[in-house]
Amino acid sequence: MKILEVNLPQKKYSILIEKGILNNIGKEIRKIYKNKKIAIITDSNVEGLYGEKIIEILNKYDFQTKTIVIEPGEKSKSLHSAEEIYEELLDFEITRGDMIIAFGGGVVGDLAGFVASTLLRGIPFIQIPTSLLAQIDSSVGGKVAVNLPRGKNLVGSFYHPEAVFIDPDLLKTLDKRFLYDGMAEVIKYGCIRDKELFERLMTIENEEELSNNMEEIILKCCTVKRDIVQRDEKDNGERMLLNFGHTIGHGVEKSFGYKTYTHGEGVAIGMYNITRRSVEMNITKDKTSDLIKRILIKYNLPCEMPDIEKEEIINAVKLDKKNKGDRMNIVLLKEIGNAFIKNIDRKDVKLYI
Ligand SMILES: NC(=O)c1ccc[n+]([C@@H]2O[C@H](COP(=O)([O-])OP(=O)(O)OC[C@H]3O[C@@H](n4cnc5c(N)ncnc54)[C@H](O)[C@@H]3O)[C@@H](O)[C@H]2O)c1
Ligand SMILES: O=C(O)C(=O)C[C@@H](O)[C@H](O)[C@H](O)COP(=O)(O)O
Ligand SMILES: [Zn+2]
Repeated sequence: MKILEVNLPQKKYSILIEKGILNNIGKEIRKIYKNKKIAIITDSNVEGLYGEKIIEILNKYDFQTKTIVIEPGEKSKSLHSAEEIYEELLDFEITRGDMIIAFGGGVVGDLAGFVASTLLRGIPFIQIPTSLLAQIDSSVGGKVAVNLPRGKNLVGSFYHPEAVFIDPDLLKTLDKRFLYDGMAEVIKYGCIRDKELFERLMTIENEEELSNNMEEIILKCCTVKRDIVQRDEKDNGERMLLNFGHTIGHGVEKSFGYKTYTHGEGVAIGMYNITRRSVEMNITKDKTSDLIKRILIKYNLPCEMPDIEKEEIINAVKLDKKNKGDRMNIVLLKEIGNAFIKNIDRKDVKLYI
């Protein structure tokens, strides 16, 4: 088992990575939680595959469980879903001394974490991420949120879990499209911080080799994210690097009503297009966007900007959390593995799209 400790001024927790850890989840949770009640928030796909199993394992350790199931997909990351979950949790008579488990992909993690952070002003929660994206990104770092009709993650907070349990075996049932969706955020880490990872990803020949290297990839990504979050928990500086590709990406996701592009696909388009522009502007080393395009194609990810008005993306940028008054921060690369934050006038953002 690989263990990463997250040490923040107000919170310490562990990320445990091990194939098959779900089978020991009762024992692991008992080590950090002594009471009885656990509410498991999951989506119907994950519940269909692993719902009975997790209940059976938890029951052996004398927990009293209730499962709350949401519809899969980004549309569920809403205040409406949060309100429905609050009602179910209150019916379960949950208290601040009880525990919530977010058992699913990034949608479940963000939504369940948001609910946990707000109901009764905070109920402890555990992340058991089941998608690749959730295992390498969303379950770590404490950003929890729901969307509003006008944009992504507009209501949220920083609220850390009590622990993160990552079982790479769960990825065996993941749809290929969502495996590659997660790979977009893996590629992001390579672009911003880890040239070696980027180059390694370029050499992987097939899905079997990817799968054999998955535990290592998860550990690497969680380590990069953990280190950045420890230095800048609240997203005031270095953490903004983790948003590479997201300014355009969130706009693309939203413009298509969250139906056409997954989060990772939006980020892929964002990483390529902002880098293409910054190469043209001589900010980024020549050929960097070509390298990004090549790796995105290799992992079945889109790179070209879809047929939408530039204005749509510029409107979405108004809601970017990296805005500060009339100025905003954008994330650019000097070259692969080396990202930086550029502070620009908001009206100039059109130059980078
Ligand atoms: N909080 C953060 O730091 C952070 C970071 C990155 C992304 N996000 C958010 O994460 C969300 C995207 O997450 P996602 O890509 O995991 O999407 P998702 O949660 O919708 O999961 C993708 C699909 O895979 C299914 N699934 C999940 N695990 C499975 C498994 N083991 N086997 C079979 N099917 C499984 C789900 O039911 C869903 O249909 C977005 O809302 C994004 O904004 C948050
Ligand atoms: O953890 C972070 O910080 C990130 O930016 C990680 C991103 O991959 C993630 O999509 C995050 O939810 C984006 O946050 P937002 O602040 O742009 O809503
Ligand atoms: Zn992301």
